[in-house]
Amino acid sequence: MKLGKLIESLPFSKCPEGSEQIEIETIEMDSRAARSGALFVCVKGFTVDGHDFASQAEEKGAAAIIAERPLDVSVPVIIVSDTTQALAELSNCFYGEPTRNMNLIGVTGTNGKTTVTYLLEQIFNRFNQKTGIIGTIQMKIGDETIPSENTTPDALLLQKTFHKMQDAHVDTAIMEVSSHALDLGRVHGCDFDVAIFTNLSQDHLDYHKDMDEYLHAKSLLFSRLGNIYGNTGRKFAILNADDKHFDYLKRSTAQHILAYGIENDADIKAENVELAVTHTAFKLVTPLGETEIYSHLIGMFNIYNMLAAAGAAIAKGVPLNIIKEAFEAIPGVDGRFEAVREGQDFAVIVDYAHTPDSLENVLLTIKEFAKGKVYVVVGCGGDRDRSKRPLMAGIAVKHADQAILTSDNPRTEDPDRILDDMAEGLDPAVYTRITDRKEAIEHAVNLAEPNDIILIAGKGHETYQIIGHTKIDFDDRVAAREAIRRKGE
Ligand SMILES: CC(=O)N[C@H]1[C@@H](OP(=O)(O)OP(=O)(O)OC[C@H]2O[C@@H](n3ccc(=O)[nH]c3=O)[C@H](O)[C@@H]2O)O[C@H](CO)[C@@H](O)[C@@H]1O[C@H](C)C(=O)N[C@@H](C)C(=O)N[C@H](CCC(=O)O)C(=O)O
Ligand SMILES: Nc1ncnc2c1ncn2[C@@H]1O[C@H](COP(=O)(O)OP(=O)(O)OP(=O)(O)O)[C@@H](O)[C@H]1O
Ligand SMILES: N[C@H](CCC[C@H](N)C(=O)O)C(=O)O
Ligand SMILES: [Mg+2]
Repeated sequence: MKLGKLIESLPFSKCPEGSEQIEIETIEMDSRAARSGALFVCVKGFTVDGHDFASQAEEKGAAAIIAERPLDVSVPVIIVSDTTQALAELSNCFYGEPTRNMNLIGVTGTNGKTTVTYLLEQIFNRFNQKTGIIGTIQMKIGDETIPSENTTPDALLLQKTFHKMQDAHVDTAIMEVSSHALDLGRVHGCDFDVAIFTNLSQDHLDYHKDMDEYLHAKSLLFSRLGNIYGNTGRKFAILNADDKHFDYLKRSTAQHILAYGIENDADIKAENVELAVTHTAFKLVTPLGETEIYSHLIGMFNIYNMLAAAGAAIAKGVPLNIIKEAFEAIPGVDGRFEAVREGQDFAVIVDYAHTPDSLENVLLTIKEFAKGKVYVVVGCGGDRDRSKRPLMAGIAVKHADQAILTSDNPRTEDPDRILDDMAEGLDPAVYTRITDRKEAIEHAVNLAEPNDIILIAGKGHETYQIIGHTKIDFDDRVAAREAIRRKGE
C-alpha cells in the first residue's frame, strides 16, 4: 500500500512532500522486526520508548517512521499526537478494515471471559460457522492455534490476526477484551457487533487507580459500541443484571441491551438451578422460549457464563436447540475447574482463579460438595495488584480447612515478599507457607485422605512459571500427577 493512502487514515496528518508514493509492505512497532518497506511506529511503552529505536529501524531498512516528535533520521517522519492511536488506525487501514464485515463478539469483565469465549465457539461451530478466538489461552483460527502473549494483543497484532481470520473465511470472531486493552486503545478500530459484560470485582489495581477507573475502562467497550462505521446493523450489549455495575453499564451504551441474570429481572434467565459435583442443571428462559440445560461445567458462576453466551448467541440469531446442544457438549475449559485423575481416592482440581472473587466462588463451590477436608494451594502473581494479595490469602484461610500459600508467577518480585504481603495480618497457625510451588502441591497431596479435595488455584492452563524475566516449564496438572504417583509408590 502506498504511504500516501495509508496516511489518509490519520486525520490531520500529512506525508512529507514527495513521500506519498513510497510502497509500504509491512507495519512494525518493534525495531528488531523492521525490514525494507516497513513503516515503523514509535510507541512509548511502560519499559522503553520506541522513539529511541527509530535509528535502528532505519538501519534495518524502514521506509518511513510515525513519531510524536521530529527525529534525527533520513527517512520520512510523519508526526502525530498519539502514536498508539495512530498504530491502531494505520493497522486497521493496512489490513483492510477486517472487522467491518466480520461478525465480532467482545467479552469483557473481571472473571469468566475465557470461559464465555469457548462456550461461544461451541455454539457458533454447531451453527455451522467457522470461528476465530483471541484470548488468554491462545489465539485460534478454526482449528489452527497460535500462542498468545496477552489476553488482548496490541492493535497491530490484533488487526493482522483479524486479517488472517478473514483470509481463512472465519464467520465469527470471539475475543476477550481486557481493561488494559480498552485503556491502551488496543481495540481501537474494532467494529464489535456484540459486547458482553461478565462481572466486575477487584483486580488490576496496580494498573487502574481505583475501581471506578477500572469500571470506566470496561465501560468503553459498551460506550463505543457501534461508533465506528455508523449504524451498520444492530449492535447488542449483553449485560449481567445481577452485577452491581449493571445500571452504570446500561447507561453507557446507546445500543440494544439483553440483560441476563438469576436474581434480578432479566431477558435471559436461569430457573430451577441444580448444582452438583458432577454437573449443573437449570432451565434456560429466553425471549425465544425455554429449554432444560444439563452441563458439565461446575458452579453457579458457570451458569452466569452460559447465560452471557446464550445472550450473545440469541442476539446473532442462533436457535435455542443449538445453544442447548453446545452447552451440553462442552466438557470444560482448559485449566478451569479441571480435575486431575490419577486413580487417587481424593480429588484434585486445577483452576485459574487468580482474583479474590473467583477464588471465593470456586472455594465455596468446592465446599458445598466436599465430603472430606478442603485444601487450597494458592499464590499471587508478581508485578501485579499488591492489594489483592491479603484478600486472596484471607479467603483461602477462611474457606479451606488448610491453606497452603505458595508462589504463582513471581516475575521480577522476590517470591517471599509476595508471600509476606499475602500473609499480612494472618495468624501463622492458620496457614502453611511453602515458597516452591511444586513442593506446595506435593505437601497438599501428601496430606490428603480419602474424599478430601485439593484446589490448586491461579495458574490453570499455564504451562510455565515466570521467575524474573524467564519462563520455566511448569504445569500444575503435571506437578499434581507426579506428586500423586510418588505418594502411591
Ligand atoms: C504493561 C503492558 O501492558 N505492557 C505491554 C506493552 O509492553 P511495554 O509497554 O513494556 O513495551 P516496551 O518494552 O516498553 O516497548 C515499547 C515499544 O518499543 C518497542 N521496542 C522495544 C525494544 C526494542 O529493542 N525495539 C523496539 O522497537 C516495542 O516493540 C514497543 O513498541 O506492550 C507489549 C507489546 O504489545 C505487551 O506484550 C505488554 O504486555 C505485557 C506482556 C503484560 O504483561 N501486559 C499485561 C499487564 C496485560 O496487558 N494484561 C492484559 C489483561 C490481563 C487479564 O485479562 O487479566 C492483557 O490483555 O493481556
Ligand atoms: N462468571 C464468573 N464469575 C466469577 N468467577 C468466575 C466466573 N467464571 C469463571 N470464574 C472463575 O475465574 C477463573 C478464570 O475464569 P476465566 O479464565 O474464564 O476468566 P477470565 O476473565 O478470562 O480471566 P483473565 O482475566 O485472566 O483472562 C475460573 O477458573 C473460575 O475460578
Ligand atoms: N491475565 C492475568 C493473569 C494472571 C494469572 C496469574 N497466574 C498471574 O500470573 O498473576 C494477569 O496478567 O493479571
Ligand atoms: Mg481470560
